[in-house]
Amino acid sequence: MATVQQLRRTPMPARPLSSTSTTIPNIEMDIATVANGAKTSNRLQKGDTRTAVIIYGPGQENIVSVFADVLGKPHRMADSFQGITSAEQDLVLGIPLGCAKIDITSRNRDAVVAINAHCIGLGMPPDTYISSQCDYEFLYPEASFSRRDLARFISFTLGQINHHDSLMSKPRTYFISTTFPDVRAALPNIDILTVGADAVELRVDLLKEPLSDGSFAPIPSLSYVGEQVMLLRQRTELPIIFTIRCTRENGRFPMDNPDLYFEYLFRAIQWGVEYIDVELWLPVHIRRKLHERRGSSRIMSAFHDFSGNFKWPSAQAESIFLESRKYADIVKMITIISDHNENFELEYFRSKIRSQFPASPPLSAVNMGETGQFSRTLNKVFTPITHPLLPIIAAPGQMSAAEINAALSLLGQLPKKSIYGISSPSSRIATPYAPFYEKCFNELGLPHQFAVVERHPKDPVCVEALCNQRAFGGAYLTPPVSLPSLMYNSSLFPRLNDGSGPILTEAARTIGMVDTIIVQSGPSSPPSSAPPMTPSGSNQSTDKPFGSGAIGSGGLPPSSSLVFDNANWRGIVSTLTRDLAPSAYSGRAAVVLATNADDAASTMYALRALRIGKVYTVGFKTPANLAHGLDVEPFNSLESLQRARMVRDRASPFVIISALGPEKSNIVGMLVRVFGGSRGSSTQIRKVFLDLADGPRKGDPRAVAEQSGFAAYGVADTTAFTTVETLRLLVGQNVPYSFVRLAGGQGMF
Ligand SMILES: O=C1C[C@@](O)(C(=O)O)C[C@@H](O)[C@@H]1O
Repeated sequence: MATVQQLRRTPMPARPLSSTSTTIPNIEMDIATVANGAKTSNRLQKGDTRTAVIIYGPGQENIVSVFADVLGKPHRMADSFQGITSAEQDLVLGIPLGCAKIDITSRNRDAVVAINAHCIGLGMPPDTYISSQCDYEFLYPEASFSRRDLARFISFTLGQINHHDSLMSKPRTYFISTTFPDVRAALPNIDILTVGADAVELRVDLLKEPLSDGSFAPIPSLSYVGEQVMLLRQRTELPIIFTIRCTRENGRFPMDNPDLYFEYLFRAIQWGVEYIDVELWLPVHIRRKLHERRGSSRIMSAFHDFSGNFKWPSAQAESIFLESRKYADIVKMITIISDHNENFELEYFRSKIRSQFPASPPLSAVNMGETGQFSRTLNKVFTPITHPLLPIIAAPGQMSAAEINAALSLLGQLPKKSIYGISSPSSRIATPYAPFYEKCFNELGLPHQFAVVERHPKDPVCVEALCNQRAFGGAYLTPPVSLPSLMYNSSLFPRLNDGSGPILTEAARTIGMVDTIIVQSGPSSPPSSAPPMTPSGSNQSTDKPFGSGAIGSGGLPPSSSLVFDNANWRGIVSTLTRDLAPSAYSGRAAVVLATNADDAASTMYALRALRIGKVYTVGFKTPANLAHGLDVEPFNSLESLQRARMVRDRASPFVIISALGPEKSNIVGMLVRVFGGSRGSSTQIRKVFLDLADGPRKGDPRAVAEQSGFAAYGVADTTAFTTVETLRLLVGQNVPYSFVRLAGGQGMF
C-alpha cells in the first residue's frame, strides 16, 4: 500500500517510493498554449455548420430528436430535401427513408449534410441506395443505445472534435492491432487491452463472419463489418483505425478487385471511423478519391514489404515515401529485415526524410521480425503494439507497450523518475490514487516511482523541494494550488529558465490554479507546434528520490524546466461532452456555484472553451481574466435569479455546475430545482448538471437534478477524465477513461 507522507521543508518519504519494472516519458500538451506564445491545437472546433438531415427508418423517428439533443438544436420533420437551405442550419431535420430515396441526390450539398441513421434491429444491410448516397451513416443497436457513441460520431463527422492534431503533437503514439475474428471476444477486456494505446486498429481482413451452414464467409460482408465497428465504438473512446490488409501484405483480403477496397474503405469514412488504412498498391485513382472524400477521417497510407530485398538506403525507399505522401495524412512503411544494421539504416532514412521533406505527413516506419524489434522501440508515430491477451500477433516481431517501455528503459531512453501526488490534509481523495498510479505504471512497464506526499498549506517551499530533485519526473496537485502561493517565497521557481520562471500553459495562466507540474528537458522555449517534452537525459537518472536543493547541484538539472499546467478544465470539458457534442453548449447560458473564484476557475475556463455565452455566478466574484470572452452576471439578489428564471429557450440556463462543498448540497439542490422542470418552450433538450462536490452529504443534488430533467454527472466522472489527462501529461501515455474508473474501483473516488 502506498503511504501518505507529511511533507515539511526537507521531505522524507515514510517508505521508499514504489518501484515498478520499466519506463517511459514523454508528455503531451495537446490543448495548451504556453506562456511564450507557443501554440498547440485546440480540439474543440465549430466544425461543419450545414443543416444536419437525419434519414430514419420505419418507426425510428425518435432518433431525430436524439440527434438534435446531442447537437443542442431543435428539430423538425420534413418530407423532402427540396428547399432545405442554409437558413435552417439551427435546426436538425428528420426525413423518413422512403422520402429521402426520392430526392437525396438533388440535395444542396452546400447547405445540407445527409446522415443515414440505421437501427440494425431493422435488418442489415441498411438501404443500399441510401448508404451509397448519404454523407454519413450512423448504425445503432435496438437495445442499449449509446448516447456517448452518437456524441462521438456526430462531433467527429461534423468536425467539432479533432483527434489527429493532438495525437500528432504527442511525442509518441501507439495503436493496438486487434486480431480477433469477432470483436465481441475483445470487448470484455478492451479497457485493459488498450492501456497505453492512442488508437485501436480493427483488422477487417481478420474478421470471420459465421454463415448459417457453419462455415465462414470468404470475406466479411459490409453488414458484418458495420456491426463490428459499431460494437467496438460503443466500448472504446479511442479513435479506430480501419485496416483491410491484402494477402500480399500479411493479410487475408484478396487482391483481385481493388474496387472492393474502395467500397469498404469509403463506407468506413461514412461510418465516421477516425483513421483509414489505404494500401499503397491500390490504383492511384482509388487512393486519390479516398483522400479527396475523407471528410474528417485521416488516411494512413500503408506499405509492407515481405520480400526481404527492400533496402532503406535506396531510391526505391524514397520514391515509395514520396508516392505514399501524395494521398496520406500519415505514411506507414513496414518491411522485413534480416540484419540488425538495417535498423540503423531505417533511422537514417527517418531522419533524412524529416530533414528533406519537413512539410510531409509524419512517417511511421518499423522493421518486422525479431531483428526489427529495435526499430519498434525507436519509431514515434503510431507504433503498432500487441497485448498478451490478444489471440495472435498481427505481424512478426510485434511488441506490447510494456515490452517497448522496458526496452526503452534498458536503452537509457526512459530514465527512472520520481512522480508525486501532492495532496493536502483536507484532500479526501488523494490516498487511493497511489495504488492506481502504481498499477498503471506496472501495466505499462514504466520504471517510475510514485508516492503521495502531503503538503502543508502554510509551508510554501514543500512543493519546490520535491521539484528540485535530479530524478523529479512531475507531480499532480490535489487540490490544485494557486500560482501566487506556489511562487511565494520560492527560491527555485523564479530562477528557472534564466530567471523567467516556470513555463505556464495558457490554461494555468488564465485559471491561476496549478494541478500538474511537468518536467521538460532541453531548451526552455518549446517549439511552436508542440513542446519537446522528453524526459531528462538518461544519464540524469538516479535512484535517490530526493536531491539536495540547488539547481544543478543534485537538484533539478539546469537544462530542465518545469511546466505548470491545469488538467482539471479538460476533465470538465470531457465530462460535459461525454454525451453531447460541443455545439450543444455554444451560445448557451450556464450557472456556476462556488465559494470562491479559485474553486470556480477551471469550470469558467472549460465553459469558455465550449463557447458558452452567458454565465450566472453564485457565491464568488469573477476576476477579469476568467470573465474574458464570457458574459458574466452574478446572482446577487432574488430578483436577478427570478429574471434568469424567466428567460426562455436558448437563453435559459442550460448547464449548472456546482463547486460548492457537500455541506452546501441543499442550496445546490434548490437551485437545480429552480432551473429544472421546464424544458423551455420549443426544444426537448435535456439540461446538464455537474456536481463537483466530493464526500458525504445530506441531500443529493444529482438525484434532484435527474428528477428535474437534467442529465447529471458527478466528481467521479470529472476526476477520472482529469486523471486521463494527468497521465498523458506526466508520462505521455494514454489510459482509457473506463480503465481509470475500473482500476480506481470504489476506493478511488
Ligand atoms: O500496418 C500495420 C503494422 C503491422 O504490420 C506491424 O508490423 O505491426 C501490423 C498491422 O496490423 C498493421 O496494420
